[in-house]
Amino acid sequence: MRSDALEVEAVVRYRDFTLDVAQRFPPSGCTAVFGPSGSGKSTLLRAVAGFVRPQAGRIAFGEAVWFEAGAGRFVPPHRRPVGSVFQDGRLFPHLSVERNLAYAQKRGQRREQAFGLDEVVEAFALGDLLSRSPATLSGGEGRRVALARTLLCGPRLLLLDEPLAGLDGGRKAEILPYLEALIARFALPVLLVSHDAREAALLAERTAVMSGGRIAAFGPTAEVLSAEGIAGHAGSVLTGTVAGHDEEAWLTTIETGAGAVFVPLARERAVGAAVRLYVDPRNVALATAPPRGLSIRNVLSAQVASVQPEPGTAFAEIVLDAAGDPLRSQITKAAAAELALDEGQAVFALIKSASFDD
Ligand SMILES: Nc1ncnc2c1ncn2[C@@H]1O[C@H](COP(=O)(O)OP(=O)(O)OP(=O)(O)O)[C@@H](O)[C@H]1O
Repeated sequence: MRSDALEVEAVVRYRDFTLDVAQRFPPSGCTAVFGPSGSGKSTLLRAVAGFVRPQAGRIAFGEAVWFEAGAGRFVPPHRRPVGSVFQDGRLFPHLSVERNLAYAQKRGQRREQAFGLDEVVEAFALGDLLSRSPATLSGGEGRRVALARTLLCGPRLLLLDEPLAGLDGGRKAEILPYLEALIARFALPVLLVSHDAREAALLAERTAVMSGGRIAAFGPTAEVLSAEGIAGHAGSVLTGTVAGHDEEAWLTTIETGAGAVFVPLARERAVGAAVRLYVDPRNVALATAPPRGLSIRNVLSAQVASVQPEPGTAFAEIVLDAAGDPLRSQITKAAAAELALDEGQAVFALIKSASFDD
């Protein structure tokens, strides 16, 4: 399958806002576009999709130039092989799920990279929903159909603008594995707008952090989200591999470089698959000796990278090096003083398994 890099150089000026980005997005994998409300995430995606025409710059996907200000070139949205799921992605209400999909597939067949209907129906577990009308679908089911429809249109680049917005925690958890599978199985480059550090951590290998219309940071998600000052108290991302599922204990074991971590059973993640875990710093406790007699079973070996007291609070943020992944812990200043934590010191990081759940 052919995949191409996306190169975006774009200036979009509104009355009170300017988007000004210059970034190359690699040809595969998911890039999270993360940042506060109004930072320009949707504007960036809309410029890539062609819904917004920048005042200056150049947007190219592989050999194809979609926009070039100097040359007066602008390829309209329907001529760009882009699949978008925006916050308000609607299905045709008068058509059944199956006919919604068939309609998309017909459009897709005109493109070189269409996916098969059976494959997509299976990937999104839509077999039992085909005869239903969109009005009867739950929020989560509707999102799955919308994602399936987007793939059937034969995109070579996917733009997902908050695909989980408006879903409650349970429904989000239900859709996340489908999004993960979509990213892995269909091997398309994806730009995913998200407000949610956890979502970005789980889905995206790379993250672009937007601030005031610019890309303030770009790089591996684990590094970018953990970097000082960018994601505030956003948690850390641990990388690991699924080592096994224990159906009886209802746990999945993830092997990280710093030790094993047990998370609530996640059968949909294949043994051997690379995964990222999101860890809230408030759920990471520290010990200077191997802990015993504890209910917490996730004990990682790590080293103290830095100790930063938070001004005006009782807390200190300890950044650890967990076999190369930065792991943040929030403990009280009093506890940090009592443990006499120092840079380079070996410690045990205790992570509540619940921190991997919603
Ligand atoms: N058509 C428009 N005309 C004028 N201003 C606009 C237009 N579209 C967006 N803006 C402004 O541009 C800024 C960036 O908007 P954008 O939707 O890209 O932000 P965002 O990061 O996606 O925000 P959110 O997370 O809230 O969706 C905002 O201040 C918005 O009000």
